[in-house]
Amino acid sequence: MQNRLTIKDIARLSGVGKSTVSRVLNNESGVSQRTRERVEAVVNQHGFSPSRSARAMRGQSDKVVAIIVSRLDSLSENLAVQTMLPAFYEQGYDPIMMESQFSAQLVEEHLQMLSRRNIDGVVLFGFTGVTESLLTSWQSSLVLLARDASGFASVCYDDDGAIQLLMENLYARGHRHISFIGVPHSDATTGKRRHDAYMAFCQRHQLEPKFALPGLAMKQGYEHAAHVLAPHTTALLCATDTLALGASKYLQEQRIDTVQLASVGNTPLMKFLHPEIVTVDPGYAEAGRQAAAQLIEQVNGRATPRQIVIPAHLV
Ligand SMILES: O=P(O)(O)OC[C@H]1O[C@H](O[C@H]2O[C@H](CO)[C@@H](O)[C@H](O)[C@H]2O)[C@H](O)[C@@H](O)[C@@H]1O
Repeated sequence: MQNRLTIKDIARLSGVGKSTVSRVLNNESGVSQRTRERVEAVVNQHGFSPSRSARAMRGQSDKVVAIIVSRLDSLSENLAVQTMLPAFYEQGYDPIMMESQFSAQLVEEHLQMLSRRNIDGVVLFGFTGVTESLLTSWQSSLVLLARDASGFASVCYDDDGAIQLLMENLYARGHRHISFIGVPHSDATTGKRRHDAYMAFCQRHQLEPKFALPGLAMKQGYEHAAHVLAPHTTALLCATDTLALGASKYLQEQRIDTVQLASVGNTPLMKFLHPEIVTVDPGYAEAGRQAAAQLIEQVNGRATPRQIVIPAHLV
């Protein structure tokens, strides 16, 4: 029975218009509880698979995946999405984009909606708060990006290796007073892992650490640069390019040109504005390619979930 009914049939059987059915299926407002329940009862009774049939009616692809980014304005996530999209298109998948804003509740709502729409698979940019229990029913059709979770496929960055490469490079250039701007430890990867790697290097080489962990925003890099710079500081390592962009504005305003800037990112904006920066590429583009390939293999039953770590490299 599934997929033989159309939205028009559901509308007729429920005694409502097509647009009302569409609103119910998309979980939009403007429909009374009673009507919603009536339409849902008909949908359930006939095992109606809304998205697929709606797409088929429009003559579009029947293969759909979702990409849930944490922030639509993230430079790093966009670099991963840029390689993901062509990989999906090439295999006939229509990707839809959603945003979580680092909210576990929004992820849950998005996943519920995607489940109702019978989507093929999901790439989810993970973060602290996205737990295995939230993802239970998605084990075979989800790839986590930037975070791992037991039993799930994931593509992660080598946060520790990235910082180590930068510290080794700065140290080899003779820097012995290296400050750090990062992200709070509540963020397990960009925050804790990168900061821990900085601290471990300082300890191994008997360097005095000087750091601030304000957050991910550019403004925070700008505002905290002053707190971590001492008269003898010769290098400033930032956990992300975005923080480094903020810090560089501060250095420029203060006319400080004796501090070598370094950061994790290698984003085109950073390289254009500051070609002199020492940078590590965590492999955003490669992560996007691998996440898409893994998801396509998984949903077609040709691969089981596996955990991939992209090596970082100095640019
Ligand atoms: O400033 P951005 O270009 O957005 O880069 C900052 C970091 O973004 C990513 O980490 C953050 O989002 C992850 C989900 O994509 C999440 O798991 C992590 O906890 C967040 O810190 C990216 O993974 C990092 O490499 C970027 O440095």
